[in-house]
Amino acid sequence: MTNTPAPESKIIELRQVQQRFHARGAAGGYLTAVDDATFDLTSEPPQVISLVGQSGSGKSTIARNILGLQKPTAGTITYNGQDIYRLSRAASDDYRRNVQPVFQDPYAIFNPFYRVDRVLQTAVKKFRLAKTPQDGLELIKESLEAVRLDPEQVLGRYPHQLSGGQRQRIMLARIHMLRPAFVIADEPVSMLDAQVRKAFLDILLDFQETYRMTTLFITHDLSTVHYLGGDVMVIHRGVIVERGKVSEVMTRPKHSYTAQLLASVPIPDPNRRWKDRINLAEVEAEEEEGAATVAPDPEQAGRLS
Ligand SMILES: Nc1ncnc2c1ncn2[C@@H]1O[C@H](COP(=O)(O)OP(=O)(O)OP(=O)(O)O)[C@@H](O)[C@H]1O
Repeated sequence: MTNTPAPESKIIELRQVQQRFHARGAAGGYLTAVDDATFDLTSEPPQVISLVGQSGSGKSTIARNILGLQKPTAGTITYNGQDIYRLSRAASDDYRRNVQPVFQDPYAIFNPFYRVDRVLQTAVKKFRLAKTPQDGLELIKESLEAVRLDPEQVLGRYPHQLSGGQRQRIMLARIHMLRPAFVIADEPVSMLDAQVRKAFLDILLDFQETYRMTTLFITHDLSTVHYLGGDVMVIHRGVIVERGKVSEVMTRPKHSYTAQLLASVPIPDPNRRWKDRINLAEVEAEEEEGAATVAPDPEQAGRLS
């Protein structure tokens, strides 16, 4: 099943990834947050794949699995054919360099006691991006300018002195410096207003074109998916129920949950009130049996931590 990538291309493959958590009160004591997730992210050609679903559907769990922060309870995630949880030191360094996250709230990533420069300087040092401090500073400035930030305006400032959009763009400047093959963006624009959101998405699309970065973009917002284009995967209760081109999935959804999700998008017309809320009971009734919910599995107990 594992493809051998061409030397310049990199591939992340998820095969039947499952993530269970202990859940008090749930039947059997387990909650299946992700079930049977199987998909690839390839660096050649670079792609943007959105993962869309409502709150609690398992999106962030998949991101954490891919970033190596949460080992799945079953299934495999491989990078260039090697299990990411059993990489050699050199392969692990390569993975950490080439798979970079952008999270929803960059404020949580910045240490409030340090100037924002530190996030960038640390990346320069950790990944040995420059030979001298002066070269490092030049690189930082160049990357800030690439994400349309004025170095004079942001360097030397503390996180609370910047707007949310500026903080997110500093994280993009970090990505610009590292030029990873993959970006795992978990709701990176959900706290930004429409204009700043568009600027952020445009930068990501530029990165795809200019630096050939592949992005897994996690969101609950269909308008963002529509703007990004590319492919989309729809996740519902831990199961990827549909995948395809954004243009296809959004006009001809195959799964009833996708149709419900599309019907729930607010219509910008005061005369047509938004009343089509997602009716979960209806969706559940239409689902095939066996969708990911809560299931007991005592054998998994020893593998959960
Ligand atoms: N460490 C954990 N322990 C127990 N349950 C967890 C843990 N992490 C996530 N869950 C549960 O797994 C399910 C999926 O959570 P996840 O954060 O992946 O959803 P999400 O789609 O990213 O939601 P949101 O859009 O609100 O961030 C939820 O029911 C959540 O409560």
